[in-house]
Amino acid sequence: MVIGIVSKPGENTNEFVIVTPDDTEIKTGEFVYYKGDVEVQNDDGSVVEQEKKIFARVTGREQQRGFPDQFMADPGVSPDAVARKLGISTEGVDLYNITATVIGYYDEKLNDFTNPRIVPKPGTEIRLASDSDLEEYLTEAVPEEGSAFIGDLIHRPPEQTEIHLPIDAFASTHLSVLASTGSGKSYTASVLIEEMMQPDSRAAVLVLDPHGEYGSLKQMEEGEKFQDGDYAPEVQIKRPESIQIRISELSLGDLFSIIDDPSDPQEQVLAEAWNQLQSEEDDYISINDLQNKVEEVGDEKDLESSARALDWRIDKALDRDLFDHSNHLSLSELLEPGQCTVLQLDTMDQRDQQMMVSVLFRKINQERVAHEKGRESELEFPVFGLLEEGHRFAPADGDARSLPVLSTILSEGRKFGVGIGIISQRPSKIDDDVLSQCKTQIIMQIQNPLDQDAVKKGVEDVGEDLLDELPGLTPGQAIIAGDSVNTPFLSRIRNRYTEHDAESLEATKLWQESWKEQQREPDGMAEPEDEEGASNRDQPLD
Ligand SMILES: Nc1ncnc2c1ncn2[C@@H]1O[C@H](COP(=O)(O)OP(=O)(O)OP(=O)(O)O)[C@@H](O)[C@H]1O
Repeated sequence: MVIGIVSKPGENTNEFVIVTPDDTEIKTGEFVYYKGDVEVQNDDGSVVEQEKKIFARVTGREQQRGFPDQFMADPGVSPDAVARKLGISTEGVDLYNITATVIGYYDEKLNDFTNPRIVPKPGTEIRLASDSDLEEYLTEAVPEEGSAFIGDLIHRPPEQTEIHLPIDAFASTHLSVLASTGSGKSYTASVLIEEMMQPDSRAAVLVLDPHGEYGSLKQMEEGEKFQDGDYAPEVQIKRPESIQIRISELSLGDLFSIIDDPSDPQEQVLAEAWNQLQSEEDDYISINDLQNKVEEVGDEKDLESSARALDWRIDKALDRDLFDHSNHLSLSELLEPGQCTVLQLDTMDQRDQQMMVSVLFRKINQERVAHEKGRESELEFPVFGLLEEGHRFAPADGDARSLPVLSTILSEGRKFGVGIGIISQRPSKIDDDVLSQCKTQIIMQIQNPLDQDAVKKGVEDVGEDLLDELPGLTPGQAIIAGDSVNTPFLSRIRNRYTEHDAESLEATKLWQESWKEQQREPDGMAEPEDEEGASNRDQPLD
């Protein structure tokens, strides 16, 4: 279907302007195409001209001609009615200028768009891109082959298109889901996990869940979509009480950060004691072992009083349930292909959460590096870790134990099969490098100007036209950009197969219920009329 004719080149090199009488089909973000001859290289090296569909994205729209202002002076009378009264034909009155930016033709060999670097000539016919072309070309994913079905295109009718993302791409080059609170971050992340746990991917996923929002993923174990022969995903939900760290799993840096503000001599004693204990190659270090070693080193170095003060700090920092000696975070228990483990950290102090992430991801990274270098390893398969409240673990001010290890993984994890997904409602509070290393971005509604700026800075390739949409997106609508897609686009995230755990509290309902409950208690026994009175308030008054 021809939707308009090219009238002239646009202001920027890649832009052109279309004149169209009808703008109903063509929304900003929509994809159109024209046919043009481009030079392509054959397998034998010869170059031939071929006609290709050259795609472009609609980036702006303005009315060029419409009814005169006088026709709209009276809100009670439509401009059409005024025109009829005056005997003027309304046919073709509305005319729009639509700006489009060339993306290019789809190159089957590259599996990507190639920009021909010329804009179409005035008079060229512009058509709406077909659903099937967009499904095929916008991402590299092949449905059913390790791909994540995430939803459809916003500017097409619901469920008319099916958009798939390649799991291999976002799980290896990292992902961010960024949006204001309540815009659908955890919903979208859960959709991705649902896709990763289906039989054609059977991923090993670890979710760090500081708000306890991912518990309903357990339903995947029974869900029809997730079963295939012997396969059904396993979902382990772990509460803080069952998550422990062995002291031997800490690094010296971890120890410094949990031991409350040690003095320089105390740091010196601790470092020496820790190094000596490490060289003894004992997997198991108790608080007593550490304290004894600290005393020994204090004696050797004439720093007895520092050692004594340090002993007290060690007790305070480590003598807690989090550091259990009998139990520890065994990677083989947490991570298996076909298993999604959710660590619910909601009752855990933020510093401890950061410590947990530091210890866990350091270990995961070490094991994966060992595997890739041919050494014995607990992790012989790639791993994907999803971090809710990502700004807590990789903050811009650098004040988190977990930041160094996450930075390392984000810059090198691709080589070693450790993928990270960062979810955050405060992109401006995330470390810049961490944000820019997440090569697939799912960006949902963002109102805060600081966060919008952080997204603009941290996310390459997303045009201003799409970023301008950010404040107006509704829950579940997202811009998808980066390595997993061939060009950024606007998508509607599909409905979850499992229930969503993180619905907002219905305060008025809970107040009512709680009030009624209190009335029923013995010393405030409710009279039957009270209940009726409450329900009568909902009845219309005669
Ligand atoms: N794709 C979607 N389809 C249908 N409903 C959605 C979708 N995405 C989000 N919602 C609805 O929007 C609301 C907010 O979603 P969600 O809990 O994921 O937000 P959030 O950004 O994670 O919020 P918070 O920062 O508070 O955790 C929920 O009620 C959810 O049901």
